[in-house]
Amino acid sequence: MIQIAAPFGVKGDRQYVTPQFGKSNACNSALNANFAEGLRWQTIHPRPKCGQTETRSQATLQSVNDSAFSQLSYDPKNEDQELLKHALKPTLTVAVSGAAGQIAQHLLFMLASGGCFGMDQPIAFRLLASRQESLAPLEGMAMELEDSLYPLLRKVEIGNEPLTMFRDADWAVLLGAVPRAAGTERAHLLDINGQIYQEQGRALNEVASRDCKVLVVGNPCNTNALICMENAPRLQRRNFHALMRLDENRARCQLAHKAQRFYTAITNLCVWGNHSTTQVPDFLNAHIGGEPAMEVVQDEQWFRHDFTPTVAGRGGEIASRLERSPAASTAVAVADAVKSLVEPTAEGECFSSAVCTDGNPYGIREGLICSMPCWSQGEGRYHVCDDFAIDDWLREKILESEDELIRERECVSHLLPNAEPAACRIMRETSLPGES
Ligand SMILES: NC(=O)c1ccc[n+]([C@@H]2O[C@H](COP(=O)([O-])OP(=O)(O)OC[C@H]3O[C@@H](n4cnc5c(N)ncnc54)[C@H](O)[C@@H]3O)[C@@H](O)[C@H]2O)c1
Repeated sequence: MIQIAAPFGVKGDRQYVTPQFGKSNACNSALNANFAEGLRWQTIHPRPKCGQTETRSQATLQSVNDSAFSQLSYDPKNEDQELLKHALKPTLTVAVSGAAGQIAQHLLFMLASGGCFGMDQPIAFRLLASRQESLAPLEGMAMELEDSLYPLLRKVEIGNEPLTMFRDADWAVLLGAVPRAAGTERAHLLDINGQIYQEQGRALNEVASRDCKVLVVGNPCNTNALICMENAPRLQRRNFHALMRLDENRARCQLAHKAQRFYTAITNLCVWGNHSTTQVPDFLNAHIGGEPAMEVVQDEQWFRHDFTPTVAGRGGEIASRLERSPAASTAVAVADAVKSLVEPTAEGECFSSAVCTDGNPYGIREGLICSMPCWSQGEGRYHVCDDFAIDDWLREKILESEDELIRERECVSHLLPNAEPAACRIMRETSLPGES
């Protein structure tokens, strides 16, 4: 694990090496010499024998005191007074996997700015890469974060061992996934990425905070979140989410265009189901300027035939122009999803999140991760809205997406606890265009 220091360090409850203030031994002295030369981050051995030569690829495991080598004039001994002065909350540990990827390049800066967790919420990042990839890009990310001088960012640790990086995590934002190569079938992707989420679920189960909130973005995100949840029985099932906010944001945008209104006029818009082409943007319950959307936009043909493919195809439209996937708007959607959980939901509003269907009020099969309309009390405590009207059209569409989720669950049953042989009945390609 490699670590950089942020200006305001907070002591954790684990044993830290403290380059300037800590116990001195031969290894620490070597570290101190580097910090004295002005290095801001340092590669740390996994408990090396002193004198052993270190290589970057071996770097893992060890923490150092985050406050010890700040270049700014902050005295870490004043931490408690500083917390009191700004009425700051205790530092939140946020683990992010796939942190060297395209989405992370935007997301980390949004999370660090305070715009998602709140301006009174210091955070410490744990950035996780895959074991196959070099840690150099994560070092670069850490250095860019450091240069951004975010006052709420207290610490950045990087590494490629989930068991280390998820320790005591309060949030896990899981972007890490193997990209979908041209021609990869969804069933194959479910297996490849499912294995990643099986391992990461087990690691979260072992070391994360019991109340850890987990937001899965890596595709196929609903079933990855399901695998992760089922492999983490110590954590609360209701704390697992798969990202549907990008679909919701796109649906809001298209509805605003159609109605010739600003997007803030659109409320109560949920996208149900799976993050795939079977998703169901719900125009029945949506409002525009407080009125039912179908009364404001009197174009049933557009709602029933054009709305869903336009929303589901949006990523492909963008990607064909950018020649890469639309990572920035995805990062915004992840930030929006976090914020929607952290802050109380306004009266008359909802947000879409794919959550565990256990006990849901719409008769959707239990034991799936399916998008439904939610509202939050704040601090991650959310409820599924129970007052959405469902007509025959909407029910049929939700059933279609639910059926796909059931098939996906069957397809990854070998990755769930009490593993059973997988029986894959996925007949068609429903992955969204434009997503890696
Ligand atoms: N749910 C959504 O709305 C949505 C939208 C867009 C993209 N996505 C998905 O999000 C994922 C990330 O997208 P991206 O554009 O950042 O992709 P990317 O390929 O740029 O980045 C993914 C990163 O994850 C890393 N990774 C692979 N295995 C890992 C592991 N076991 N642990 C940690 N990291 C690992 C890869 O090395 C890579 O750096 C993709 O699966 C993509 O399809 C989801």
